[in-house]
Amino acid sequence: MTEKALRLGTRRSKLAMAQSGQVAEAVHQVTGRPVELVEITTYGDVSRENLAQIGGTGVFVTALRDALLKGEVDFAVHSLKDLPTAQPAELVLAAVPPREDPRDVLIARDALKFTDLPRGARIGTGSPRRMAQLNAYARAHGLDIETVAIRGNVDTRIGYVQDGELDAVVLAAAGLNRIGRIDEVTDFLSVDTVLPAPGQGALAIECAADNAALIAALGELDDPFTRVAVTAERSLLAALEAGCSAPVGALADLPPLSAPLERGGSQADGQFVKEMRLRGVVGTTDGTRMVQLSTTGPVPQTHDQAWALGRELATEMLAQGAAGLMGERAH
Ligand SMILES: NCc1[nH]cc(CCC(=O)O)c1CC(=O)O
Repeated sequence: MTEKALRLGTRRSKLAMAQSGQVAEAVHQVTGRPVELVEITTYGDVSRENLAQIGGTGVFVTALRDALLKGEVDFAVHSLKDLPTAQPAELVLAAVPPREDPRDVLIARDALKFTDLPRGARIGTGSPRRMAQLNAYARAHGLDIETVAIRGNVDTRIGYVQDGELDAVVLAAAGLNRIGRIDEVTDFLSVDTVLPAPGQGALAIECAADNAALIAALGELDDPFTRVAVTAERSLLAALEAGCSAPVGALADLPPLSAPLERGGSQADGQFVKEMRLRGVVGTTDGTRMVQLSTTGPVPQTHDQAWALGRELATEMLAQGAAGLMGERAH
């Protein structure tokens, strides 16, 4: 007897296919059911227009969500950082699997590290968040770099370095890991230098809110710590009223080991973690102005607690003028 396959809606890009394939295998493991990939082409995949003009990376998500709502597919996998902070009532994030490396990385010519780039080096990124923090670090440390706006898929971006057009590009470690190109990284950027995008490195598995059996099955893949962490990060983004192309970084993780251990708190293995640190940054893309704050407290136990944590930090950031730094559009 053959069991009916679960249909996984996915974009056709190499990154989307890689992460959907990995989730398909994991879902097959926990459900015992075959999983079939259903390719969905989005406007964002075919258009050469500036992503900001067609509504940011949310366009990729919309087509997948439409397919879910129409019942054409049973579930979808998103890069959490590309997911708008508003959750449609008919859909639910059934699982947020354990987060991979959240860091941004540099792929530079001649195996160069960020701080070894020569004067006038041109660094490509389409992200105002990366531009803001790279330029702020450069200003503070006497580096002379120029950030250059680029777009395109991961292979295209790396191509700019290979063909000599740029000295370096900045990408997410998680994406490179998933497509098998992590070996080309020349420098892993500390999150103290470049705070990642809210949700970076995490995936979201989404399905219809009324499919209780599927929600329960997919829930096996959920990692509660990752879920509260990304919830706090996305709450910060939402409370700043910023979109996925705004110059906003956020990361919730374990506090530095020494502090909580002295107070008898966290264990690094995640089993007895009691505290979480949430960091947020907003800056102008030229790196001249920044608001960067953090808060450390008990690990939120519910969605609402995680959401409240992000909102509290956003309120403090807004009090320090964060809103005035977000006026620029992605370009
Ligand atoms: N903006 C595109 C995007 N969306 C998700 C990833 C991969 C990393 C992740 O899952 O967080 C990437 C590529 C990148 O930023 O380098």
